[in-house]
Amino acid sequence: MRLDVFSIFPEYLAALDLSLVGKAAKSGLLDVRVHDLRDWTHDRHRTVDDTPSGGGAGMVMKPEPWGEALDAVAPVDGPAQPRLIVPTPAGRPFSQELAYELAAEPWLAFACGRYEGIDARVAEYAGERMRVDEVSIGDYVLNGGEVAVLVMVEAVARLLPGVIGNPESLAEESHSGDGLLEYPVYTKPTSWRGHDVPDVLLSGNHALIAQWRHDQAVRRTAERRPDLLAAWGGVVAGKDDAAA
Ligand SMILES: N#Cc1c(-c2ccc3ccn(Cc4cccnc4)c3c2)n[nH]c1N
Repeated sequence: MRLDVFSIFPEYLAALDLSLVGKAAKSGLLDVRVHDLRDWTHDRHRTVDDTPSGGGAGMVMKPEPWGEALDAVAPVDGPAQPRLIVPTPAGRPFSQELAYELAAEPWLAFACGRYEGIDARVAEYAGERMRVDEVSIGDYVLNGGEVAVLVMVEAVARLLPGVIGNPESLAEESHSGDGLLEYPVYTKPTSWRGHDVPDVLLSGNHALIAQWRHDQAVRRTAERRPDLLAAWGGVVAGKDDAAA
């Protein structure tokens, strides 16, 4: 998978060189290219913003640098086009489902906006030749798209074959597709500062352990994300389990 990221703070994306994503890039599973949007400005101040049409507070990102950047990185007459992801508070919610969808794409491009956002014509223009998704990572307000891109790239990259050591672990994670939050996890020592690992996990009885983990997942989901439990609609082991 090729990933192109456009930002006026390219150094913000240095985190992509670290850990899981960095290893995937070094191993060739990912081809990560970060671009400074100001490389496509032509004035001495390298201007990327201007006042909002119609008035209002703040500044808006000018369309010209974005148009030139997209044309340079994904030429109109090129052999392929990326799927363009534009983080915005006004976007469709990012989800594990969307992460799986994006993980199947051969080429993703991410447009990191700043100020009050990117001139809307950029998405319109890009949409004439590539799929464009305006996406939000949550119902809170950030100052720009870079953090959202780091979130989305990590969520997508870890789904790529060969990126994480134990792909089986993906199936048991929160939001993994069974609709439940992940059960609590423990490791050694079995007793730590007066807190013990639940006995069932030391029993060696895999059926009991599986049932306990399922029950804990249902309990947690009922406590923390009742919205997911409703959607899950699964059979709760016992009528009081969810509340236990
Ligand atoms: N994804 C995502 C986001 C963003 C986000 C993403 C891109 C930009 C570009 C500029 N801002 C500042 C800004 C602030 C207020 C109104 N409009 C824009 C961004 C915020 N905020 N919250 C999210 N979940």
